[in-house]
Amino acid sequence: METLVIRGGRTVSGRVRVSPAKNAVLPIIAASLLARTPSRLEEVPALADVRTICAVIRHLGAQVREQDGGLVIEPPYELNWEAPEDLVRRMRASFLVLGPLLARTGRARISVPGGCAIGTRPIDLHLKGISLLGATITQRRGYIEACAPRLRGNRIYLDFPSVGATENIMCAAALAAGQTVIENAAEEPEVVDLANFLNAMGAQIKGAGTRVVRIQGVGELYGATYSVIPDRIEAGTFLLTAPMAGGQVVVENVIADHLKPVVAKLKEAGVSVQEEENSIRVASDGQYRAVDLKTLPYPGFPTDMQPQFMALLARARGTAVITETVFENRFMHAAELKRMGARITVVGRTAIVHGTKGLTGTRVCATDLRAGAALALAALSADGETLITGLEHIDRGYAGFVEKLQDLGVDISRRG
Ligand SMILES: CC(=O)N[C@H]1[C@@H](OP(=O)(O)OP(=O)(O)OC[C@H]2O[C@@H](n3ccc(=O)[nH]c3=O)[C@H](O)[C@@H]2O)O[C@H](CO)[C@@H](O)[C@@H]1O
Ligand SMILES: C=C(OP(=O)(O)O)C(=O)O
Repeated sequence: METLVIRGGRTVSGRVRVSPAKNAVLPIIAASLLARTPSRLEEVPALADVRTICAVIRHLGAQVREQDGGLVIEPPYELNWEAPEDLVRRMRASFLVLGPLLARTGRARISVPGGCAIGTRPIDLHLKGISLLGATITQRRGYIEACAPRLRGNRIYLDFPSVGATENIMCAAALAAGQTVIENAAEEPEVVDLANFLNAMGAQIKGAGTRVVRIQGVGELYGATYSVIPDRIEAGTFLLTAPMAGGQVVVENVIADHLKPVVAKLKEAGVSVQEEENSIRVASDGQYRAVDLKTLPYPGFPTDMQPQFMALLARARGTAVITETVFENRFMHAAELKRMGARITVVGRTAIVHGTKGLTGTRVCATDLRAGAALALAALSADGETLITGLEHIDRGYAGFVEKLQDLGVDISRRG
């Protein structure tokens, strides 16, 4: 079994460059199917999830080739309209081909994406939006079948500002007849990046990044050349290395605006954080105080940073209360952190974290992507060696994780 081995106790120093955002590049690759002409993404992170979405669109008939660190995607004139179960179950973001497929071919058959460690993750809001655009939806033997000879714009109110539902609806509406208005839309930067890519393809989308997104459908979209935004969650993860291990780190290729809630919490904890041009400098002697936090849709504190902050708070001065409001089961990492000596009590959607200085290395398992990042961060400050399994989760979302940490001076290697 492949294992990440981290020997704690070293301080960190140096610079680390953040890769393009996983959660932006995945919907953008799916959206490239909306055109009949090729798109080019300037830089694409080397992630398992990117390989999976590429396998999905290849299955649908697209040609995908790597070029100078980026990707060229050539959608076929006629798309297949069926996305296979093995790929969709591997990664929830595969479901984002629903909107593009339906808009291009008038039909789609996609496996229901699996639930995962962090919650049941239903798709009702995706389906509600797509059916309001005129699609007939049936669910049979684990597959969603959608059919709409011509999509028509409509007003769609989302009960919750779901990132994926907003993205799927935006893609479907881009080629629908007339105007679509999504109310209570997700405001995440990755939604804005997708809208910018779609607009570069010829779409007419306004308001992305606010709660109301207006999409005026157009007759055709054309491939575009695009540069994806940097990954704010990867950036946030590396910002935490300095307080965890002690030291000074410059995280490069960041959009500081996207990291406001994370930076605000670090400052509140007493960590020194300075924004520079396209980078953020963080310095710490490893001493900081506990802060409470509550995850919320953007611009609130990101759920994808909650596990890493739990690791941070496990060794803070004082007691912190973490409230997870986005996913109903996103505290799996607490049990693993406790194996390292963390003092955490979970009650429903709340975790109470009593800071301790005495984290110790042991054998732990990454139950999901950010749980893996949290355990690696905890290992930086732990006494002795930490052995982390479940690396397939980390590989989904961190490009060059081991090499980047090694460059900061962390004693880390991958074995087995
Ligand atoms: C590939 C990608 O971009 N993944 C991100 C995306 O996931 P994803 O797009 O799946 O997250 P959503 O914003 O849709 O989910 C938020 C909440 O809404 C619920 N929900 C969602 C859809 C639906 O049809 N019905 C429903 O009830 C979910 O179960 C969850 O409790 O946003 C999440 C919230 O910021 C992030 O943690 C993920 O990293
Ligand atoms: C939950 C995440 O991703 P996904 O939605 O792809 O599972 C994440 O990036 O932390």
